[in-house]
Amino acid sequence: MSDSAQHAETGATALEVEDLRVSIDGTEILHGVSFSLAAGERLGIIGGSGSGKTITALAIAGLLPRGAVVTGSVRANGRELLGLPDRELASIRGDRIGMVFQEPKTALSPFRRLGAQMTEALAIHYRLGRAERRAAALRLAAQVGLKDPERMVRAYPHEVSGGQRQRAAIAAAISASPGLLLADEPTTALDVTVQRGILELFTEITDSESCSLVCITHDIAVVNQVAERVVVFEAGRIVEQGAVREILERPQHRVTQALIAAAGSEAA
Ligand SMILES: Nc1ncnc2c1ncn2[C@@H]1O[C@H](COP(=O)(O)OP(=O)(O)OP(=O)(O)O)[C@@H](O)[C@H]1O
Repeated sequence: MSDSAQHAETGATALEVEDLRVSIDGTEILHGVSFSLAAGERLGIIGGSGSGKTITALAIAGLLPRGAVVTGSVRANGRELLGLPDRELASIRGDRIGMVFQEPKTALSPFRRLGAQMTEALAIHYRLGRAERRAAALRLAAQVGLKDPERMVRAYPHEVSGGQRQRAAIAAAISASPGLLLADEPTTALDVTVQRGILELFTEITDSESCSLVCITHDIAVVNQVAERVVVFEAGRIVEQGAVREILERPQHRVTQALIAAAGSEAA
């Protein structure tokens, strides 16, 4: 039996990050970050540029650059992920953690049809035949709200819009029914109306697929739309965390206050 089969899990993932420290080339970048996420919860991670949001996501996913030194603990449903062998981590990533990034152009290969890319993880995991894979691609395309799924699964990334590419990238991320979806600035490259649709899709997916969500953003409006709880980063530390509504109403830290003020002035 393979490692992934032995550890086969379904349902939403609970995540506990404790005293996470990351150093790269001898410089400490994360200085002891702790937060947790209940199974099925939607968490926003917010902070300015360079505050350590992406490094945190990469540490959770086991994708830090070689040479990075990580200490602390990252537990998914109670299981320690830090220090797992690469092969085991890769299988957890393929299976239990779905990832969505800012620019789907870089996440998707320009040379392969969207349907093939949406079903990559699924096909590897379940050894799907051609017809099954096509059926899965059509189902996923419909699930992520891609209109005209028949056309979409046959299209190449450059033949569709930015919002449609992001929907295809989300389809790829959820294809193997992950327990945790990690999204890093998933709507930053999109205009506001398209952004709203994508954020609604994240909410739908976490509700219907029984999946937890960590959404990284610099935009408090995104947090407000998608998350139930938020952690605020500054210079590799968490400076504030709590329920989104409370933090929006009574931000304690100046960084949070500044992020809220920035969103207000953008909207004005
Ligand atoms: N591969 C790397 N090697 C060395 N330092 C890095 C590397 N990646 C990130 N850093 C540094 O780590 C710090 C945190 O970076 P990180 O990408 O996590 O920030 P961020 O909060 O996601 O910012 P942004 O919103 O701009 O993406 C920054 O000071 C950055 O320069």
